[in-house]
Amino acid sequence: MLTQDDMKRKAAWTALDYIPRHTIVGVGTGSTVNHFIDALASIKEDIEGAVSSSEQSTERLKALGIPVLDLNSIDSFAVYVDGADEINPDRHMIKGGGAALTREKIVAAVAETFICIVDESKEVPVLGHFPLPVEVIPMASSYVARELNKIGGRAVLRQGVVTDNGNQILDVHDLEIQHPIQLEAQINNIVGVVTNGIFAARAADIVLVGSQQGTKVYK
Ligand SMILES: O=C(CO)[C@H](O)[C@H](O)COP(=O)(O)O
Repeated sequence: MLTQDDMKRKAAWTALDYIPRHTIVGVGTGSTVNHFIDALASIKEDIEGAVSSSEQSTERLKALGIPVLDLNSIDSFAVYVDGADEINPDRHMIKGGGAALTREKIVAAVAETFICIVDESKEVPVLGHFPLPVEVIPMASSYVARELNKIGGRAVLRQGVVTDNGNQILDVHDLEIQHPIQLEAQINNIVGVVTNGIFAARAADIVLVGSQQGTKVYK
């Protein structure tokens, strides 16, 4: 019987098969990605370096001897690898459980291919059971919370968390996200929102799911 962490590790190591050699690799954030960074270190001589989505991942990449490059110095790169809190059959995701959603969305936007690595507990038919993270400018947090409540959610400020960008996170409970692309745009349109954790306009291209039966691949 594999643990959840074993399944995360399986998905993460499978992602190595999708990394073109002699290129820059985009790296997400979280416990699944930490396994991927460990895997990436095993081929570090064969890649040019990484673009990182958080201070946490930057620290781990550097500790393992993988150079971290400035995204502004790069026009595009082949592959971005990241985890998710939920993923649906359309490969839309909720992300941001680790509060890194904004930088994750930026790095994903520059990548040609988004590879999502998850364990099987993250697969859901409809997004929204996991509270939706929304990064907000601190002075707007009460206003944004009221606006989120108007669209049917219950926004709760994540206590004691400041993002890498100096902002706050509202976690929105009780949403059943039937139309992720529309809701992503609607929430991003609220003044004071930096971005929200629905990744649907830019869905994953490849999903690697670590399961009891091995790693499942969806394209
Ligand atoms: O979006 C994220 C961080 O902002 C992570 O990808 C997400 O929270 C999944 O984390 P884990 O791999 O630890 O389950």
